[in-house]
Amino acid sequence: MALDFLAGCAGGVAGVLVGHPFDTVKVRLQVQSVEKPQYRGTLHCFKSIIKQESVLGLYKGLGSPLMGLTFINALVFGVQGNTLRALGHDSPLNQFLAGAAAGAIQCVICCPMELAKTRLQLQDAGPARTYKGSLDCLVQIYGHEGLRGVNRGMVSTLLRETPSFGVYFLTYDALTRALGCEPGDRLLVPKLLLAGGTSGIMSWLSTYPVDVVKSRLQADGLRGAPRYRGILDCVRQSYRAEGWRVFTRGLASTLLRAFPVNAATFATVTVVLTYARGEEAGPEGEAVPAASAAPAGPALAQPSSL
Ligand SMILES: NC(=[NH2+])NCCC[C@H](N)C(=O)O
Repeated sequence: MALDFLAGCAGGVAGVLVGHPFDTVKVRLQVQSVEKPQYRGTLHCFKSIIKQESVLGLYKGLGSPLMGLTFINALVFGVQGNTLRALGHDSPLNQFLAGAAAGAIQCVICCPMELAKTRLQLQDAGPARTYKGSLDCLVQIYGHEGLRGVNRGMVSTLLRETPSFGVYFLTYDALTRALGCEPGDRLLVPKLLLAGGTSGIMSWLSTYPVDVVKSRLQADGLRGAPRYRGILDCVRQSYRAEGWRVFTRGLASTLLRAFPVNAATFATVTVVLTYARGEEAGPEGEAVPAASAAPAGPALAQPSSL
């Protein structure tokens, strides 16, 4: 578990630094006004933020995911690995279930973290801004709305994360098996990057409409009176105002982000675990160098079971 934690931390930091700008663009597109849209699309949003707020504008709200994802990834890879071992054997169904369990549990951190991140990404810059930072945002929300306010969007976060993390780990397991990822393979890292990036894309595609609803619920009330009475009301109002396409808003930048972020995360976790463990216990328990150890087939496929 400890090694999973550390590898998860390293993977999380790598992923956030690579992907936060794409996430900022996603949130801006998801919640911008349909009557007076500020951005024409993904590229225009990127360019506008850089022009009006500099590159640092793309990293608004970085603190929250950087701190949060350190624990989230540790929790995800730790829970997934231990759940998979507790389930007894490695099968596609158990891969999905272990991933789903990890996705559900990490919502405890993910939901408040994304609430702060979303609000910071959307607030106006300058002295008029409402929040000084992620922690200040959560403290203010707690002061005004209590614990319920800090956990705003929890149900939609659970509906997004539980199945998507199941897909995340199932896809990674299937792809690393299909690509024949093994210690000592000279194409190991490119294969891990491909498997990790594809897993990220498949996981976001699996529940993306729920993410649009979650972003809208977490942003609700930031600029004026709250509009939504809950998930179904948000779905109903959004569909009525913009049709089904509203549930694909920001998808391009999400997928642009998902590949590099999760390629970096999974490859970092797998490489850290593979080489940090170094030796595989031999039949009598004596240590043998990892390079010569016969990997247990798909053993490498699972960062958690390395
Ligand atoms: N909502 C999801 N797709 N979750 C699975 C992928 C999560 C991953 N940490 C990312 O930020 O891309």
